[in-house]
Amino acid sequence: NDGDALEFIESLRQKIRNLEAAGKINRNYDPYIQPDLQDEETYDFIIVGGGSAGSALVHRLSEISDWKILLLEAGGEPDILSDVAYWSQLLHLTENNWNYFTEKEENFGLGLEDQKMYWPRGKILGGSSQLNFMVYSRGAREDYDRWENMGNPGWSYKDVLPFFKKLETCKLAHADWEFRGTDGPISAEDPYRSKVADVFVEAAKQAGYEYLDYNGRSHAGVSHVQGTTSKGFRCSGERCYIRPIKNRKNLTISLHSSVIKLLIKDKTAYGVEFERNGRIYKAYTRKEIILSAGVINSAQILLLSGIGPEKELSKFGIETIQDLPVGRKIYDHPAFIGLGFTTDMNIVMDGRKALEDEAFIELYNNGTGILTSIVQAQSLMFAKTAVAQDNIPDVEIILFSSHFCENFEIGLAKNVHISRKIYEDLCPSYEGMAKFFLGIFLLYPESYGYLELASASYNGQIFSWNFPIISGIVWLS
Ligand SMILES: Cc1cc2nc3c(=O)[nH]c(=O)nc-3n(C[C@H](O)[C@H](O)[C@H](O)COP(=O)(O)OP(=O)(O)OC[C@H]3O[C@@H](n4cnc5c(N)ncnc54)[C@H](O)[C@@H]3O)c2cc1C
Repeated sequence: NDGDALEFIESLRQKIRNLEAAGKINRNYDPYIQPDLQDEETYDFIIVGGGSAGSALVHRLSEISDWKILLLEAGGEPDILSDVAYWSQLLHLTENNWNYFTEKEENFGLGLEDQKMYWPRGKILGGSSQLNFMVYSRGAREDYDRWENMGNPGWSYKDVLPFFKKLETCKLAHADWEFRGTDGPISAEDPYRSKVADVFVEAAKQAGYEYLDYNGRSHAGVSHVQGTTSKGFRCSGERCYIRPIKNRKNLTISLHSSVIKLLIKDKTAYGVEFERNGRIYKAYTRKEIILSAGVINSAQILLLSGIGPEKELSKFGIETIQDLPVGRKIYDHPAFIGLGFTTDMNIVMDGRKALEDEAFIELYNNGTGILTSIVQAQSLMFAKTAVAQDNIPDVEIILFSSHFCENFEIGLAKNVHISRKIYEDLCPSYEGMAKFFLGIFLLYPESYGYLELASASYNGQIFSWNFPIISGIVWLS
């Protein structure tokens, strides 16, 4: 049950604490000291949400020492497990997750608990980069060029490439160096792999796919997975962008600070209202407010601020400032994870090793070993199906050295909310066997959904942030 999962997570945290107390590892972790906030302070930039986007903005904007920056993050500081790539996925099961679900629909999610699709989002400094799969993957060249052709100058691949290079330190054994960077804050590394990774690559090569750096000249081919890790640790936005600069004098990082709405006058946002430790504050800006609260919560904040479909806002008595289709079209990449294999060869990862003290000592002292594995993702290919358009790969196939038919409470099944019934019907005879699976991700889904407010708890009252405010994500098949 969930209690057992939390106990297991706590035992891993305790293991790290014990190893540190025994002097076997050194975490070098310096906690975030919370600032004494004044109400009605003015800043140059207010950044709402310290996830992937917010972390990069905090780092880069605070390089200008004359600019005073405020970061407001609803979650808290990193969990002791956040940095450990192999185990950090377990943060899904803790309070560091917003825990969203889509609405129940008739025709999909049939194998999921309550037929609802699960949308984990990080509620922690670093946001979803603290609980994602860490597959280091840029968008496709063709996508950026298409964006530019749709009337967005500055978004072609040629235009965005210098920024991809600037953000990264590429440490891969095999890289297309003309397209890679060497001294940025985020690093791309080869994570720990087992032999099945090479079996997959070899099979794809035999089927005619080129072995390449999928973040290089072209992504159409096969490759080993590139991990967003730094010296073997999860390279979250928090660890790689914020932690090294968190003591800059012009930067205020306020955690457990939930933005309620934007303050708007004459159609210009001049500040935000937020809640911290039960107290409501206002903060004002001289330059800009940057809404980087993630795909769901940024929409929520706009809606609560009166920016959204008038019909929806009026239902909740929210005055419309700008009638815009906020939340009306939301895409994600559906994945099929049902293609599993068992093997009697010694080629898959042995998860038991990830529990041993030696694995933690190797990670903290050398940055190597099984704990650098990024959720056991090992190899991948970008391929074209028979219906691919414009000759561009339309599926990504990732080989994972794991399977959902293992450890219901803490494993992949829980990560995607497979129903207990399906698990019990399908899995018992496979438990304990050596397994791997291919996840097939649709890159250009035609399906999309929308999200709507479920409540109008916006008017300065303190409301619970523990339950999803937005519940109406409806997927159209
Ligand atoms: C399970 C999973 C696996 C993934 N795997 C990969 C992968 O392998 N590779 C990859 O490239 N991408 C992956 N992604 C996607 C990637 O992690 C996200 O696209 C990215 O992190 C989104 O960044 P963001 O800044 O938009 O939002 P987030 O990183 O979610 O940041 C939003 C932040 O805003 C905060 N916030 C929200 N509301 C408020 C509020 N009202 N006030 C203050 N703060 C607020 C949140 O707590 C959070 O910290 C994955 C995502 C998930 C969920």
